[in-house]
Amino acid sequence: MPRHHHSGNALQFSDITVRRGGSTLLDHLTFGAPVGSRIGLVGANGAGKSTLLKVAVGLARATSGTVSWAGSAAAETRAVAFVPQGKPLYPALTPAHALVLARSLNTEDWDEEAARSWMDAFEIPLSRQCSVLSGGERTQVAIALALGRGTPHLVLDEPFAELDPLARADAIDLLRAVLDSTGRTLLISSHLLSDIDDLCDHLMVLSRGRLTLAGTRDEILAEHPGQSVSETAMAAMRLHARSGERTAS
Ligand SMILES: Nc1ncnc2c1ncn2[C@@H]1O[C@H](COP(=O)(O)OP(=O)(O)OP(=O)(O)O)[C@@H](O)[C@H]1O
Repeated sequence: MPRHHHSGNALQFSDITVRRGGSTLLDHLTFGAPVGSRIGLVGANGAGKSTLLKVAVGLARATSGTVSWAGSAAAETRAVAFVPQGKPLYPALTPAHALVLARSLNTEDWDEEAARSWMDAFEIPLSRQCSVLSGGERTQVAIALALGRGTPHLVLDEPFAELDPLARADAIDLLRAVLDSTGRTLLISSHLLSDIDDLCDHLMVLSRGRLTLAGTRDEILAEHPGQSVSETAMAAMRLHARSGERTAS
């Protein structure tokens, strides 16, 4: 299962282990995919998805192992935009203020059009305080700001969790169009296997900190004849789960 791609043009996790307070959150995880891939990350609650995404963007430190984005270390690259699970926004700012602030912080490659067209598509009220926006509206602001950064890579932690079914379908279609036109790399976690199925060409399944399935969609389909990607992912999520043998060190 270990996969290594040429470091110059790949997202590469190499032997990542994360230990915190005596628990092993991620256990010797190795995975690689070419830049421009759309990688779906699934796993049960507590499997380690958010931990892996934070390590991927340099917000958390691995106990050992390395992450590289086209040859740059996660902590050093400015080439990755991240939407964390809680969609933190400054509550006193409006989306219009947030755009101004984001533009001033990302002077070099700020893409106003990308951010604005996403907000427009979902009719986000630009002059309402973020503190009173609905969960779905906050989601769209957070995604729009990440797209505005114009980075070659995008990391989204359960971005669609608060979206209604229509908004979710529209967001997936729009995100796919953005990826098609920009060739960005996408690393996305979701509890909805259908989201992953609709968007992604690579899959990673985590179960209790271990990678139990990984590869391209085509490889996974070929290796599990007669099963859908979702069925195969469910089976992989069950490996190690609730077996009482939680990895501890
Ligand atoms: N700093 C920490 N110290 C100890 N344990 C931690 C720490 N951070 C996370 N954990 C534990 O590590 C496990 C993985 O957490 P993580 O947030 O990565 O899971 P997840 O797959 O994103 O889950 P969910 O689907 O519920 O969002 C959880 O059991 C969590 O309680």
